[in-house]
Amino acid sequence: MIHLSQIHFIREERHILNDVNVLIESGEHWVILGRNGSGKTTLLELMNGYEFPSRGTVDVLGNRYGQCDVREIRKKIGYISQSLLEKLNLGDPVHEVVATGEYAFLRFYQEIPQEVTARALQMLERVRIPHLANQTLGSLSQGERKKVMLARSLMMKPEILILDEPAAGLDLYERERFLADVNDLSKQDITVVYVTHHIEEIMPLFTHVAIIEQGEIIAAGRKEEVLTPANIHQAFGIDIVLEWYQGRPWIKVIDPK
Ligand SMILES: Nc1ncnc2c1ncn2[C@@H]1O[C@H](COP(=O)(O)OP(=O)(O)OP(=O)(O)O)[C@@H](O)[C@H]1O
Repeated sequence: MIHLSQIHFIREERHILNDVNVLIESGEHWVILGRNGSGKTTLLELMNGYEFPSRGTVDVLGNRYGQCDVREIRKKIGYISQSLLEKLNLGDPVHEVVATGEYAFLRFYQEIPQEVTARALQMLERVRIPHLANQTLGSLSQGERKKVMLARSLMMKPEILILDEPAAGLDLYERERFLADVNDLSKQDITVVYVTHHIEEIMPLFTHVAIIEQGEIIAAGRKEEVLTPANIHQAFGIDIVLEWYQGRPWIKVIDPK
């Protein structure tokens, strides 16, 4: 599905990614975990073809970037990020915001076909907020807005869904409600790639984790093998105890004293 091979990404003489290799196969769901500034968003931008590597190759859905029309590939990739949320219009009704996902428009300037509105309502049901369809985006809580983005990204039936820190800024209640919807994506034929700093967001859906530290992948593979105290110490510089509970990893920090 996604293959990043021997990627180097150099900007202004800084080596932002250094020999990164990631292979994401069909049927897998990956979390990319790492500290602020470790290179996570840059990796996602390469997968979307918004950035190109200084060296190395990016293959997505069987196409090599640089030798294909990236815009065509992007139609098969859903991308949820804070910068997209900021581009949406807060005054638009929620059902319309979701419907625009069908065409990857930011806004409708003509009448929305009835069947597209019907599908938008279905997507809102899927993320459990059909009752908010007629409210404006701006009247929703942060968590509800994230759910709208998720519903919107599902409109175009993506083969890959990329989420960049989607739970940032959500309180415990909103985060858990949002993560439940992400976890439900296991029922669909979508490959999910999820970037976060927070280990407890690794829902049962996710099969694999890549840990990135200062532009290098320090561990990648099945989540049970990668999420070790030693790897987390290497990435975050903190000693922890990790416990699995109901399919999710939870950490306790060990006081260094
Ligand atoms: N085009 C660019 N030019 C110069 N520096 C860049 C460029 N893109 C990214 N960087 C730098 O590369 C580093 C990695 O950035 P990136 O946004 O990928 O990190 P991140 O892991 O997503 O961080 P965060 O968790 O804080 O969002 C940062 O120090 C950033 O300033």
